[in-house]
Amino acid sequence: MPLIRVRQHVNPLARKFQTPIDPPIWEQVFSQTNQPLHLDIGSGRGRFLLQMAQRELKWNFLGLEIREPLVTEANRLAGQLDWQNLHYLFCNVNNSLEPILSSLPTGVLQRVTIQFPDPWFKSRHAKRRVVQPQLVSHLANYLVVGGEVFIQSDQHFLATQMCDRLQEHPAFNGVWLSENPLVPTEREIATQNKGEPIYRALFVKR
Ligand SMILES: C[S@@+](CC[C@H](N)C(=O)[O-])C[C@H]1O[C@@H](n2cnc3c(N)ncnc32)[C@H](O)[C@@H]1O
Repeated sequence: MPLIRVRQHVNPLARKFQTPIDPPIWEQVFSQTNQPLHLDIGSGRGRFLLQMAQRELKWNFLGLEIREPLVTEANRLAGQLDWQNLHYLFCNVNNSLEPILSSLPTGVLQRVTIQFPDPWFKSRHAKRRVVQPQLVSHLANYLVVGGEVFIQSDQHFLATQMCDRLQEHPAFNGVWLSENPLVPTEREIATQNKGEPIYRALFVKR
């Protein structure tokens, strides 16, 4: 199937991305709204969650992605599945995460993945990076005790910065991992094929 072409990067601070979304009616999205929820932040084309959703039918999977054409296409593919445990939302995580999490049934958020987020190399663009203290604080507020945050990057400085943001929050305790305990993402496969290193860590909510 041909991949749709979209802009590589969008600036999450652009004016058009500043309005938080209205969360959906979850009963119209998932058939079992009280199942544990896995949230994938920056879900890209969504193939990672597509595989996860087929493996773990007793979980719900929600991808958040700022590039709308990718979300439309990912939801089209998810709609072809029989089980209704997978959905993607077009949003800017940096302003829509809290309204989304606060609208979910209490206690469902059990796993979060943030994989290969855009690095925004220049320090004057650091505010465009997705893992900011406020995002960590929202995750700490809504994850269940024992809930997990798995992060990966091909950029050592970014992986370290994400770990620092999580570790400095009293709710999180993390360890570096050498292997991915889940399934590989598209970016991960591309990085592995180039023989480049990947930095991974797992944080657990206390
Ligand atoms: C490099 S891609 C990685 C995609 C996927 N996680 C993977 O590993 O293959 C990073 C994704 O995060 C999305 N993204 C960046 N900033 C975002 C934001 N503020 N809100 C939602 N998505 C964002 C980008 O559009 C992009 O699709």
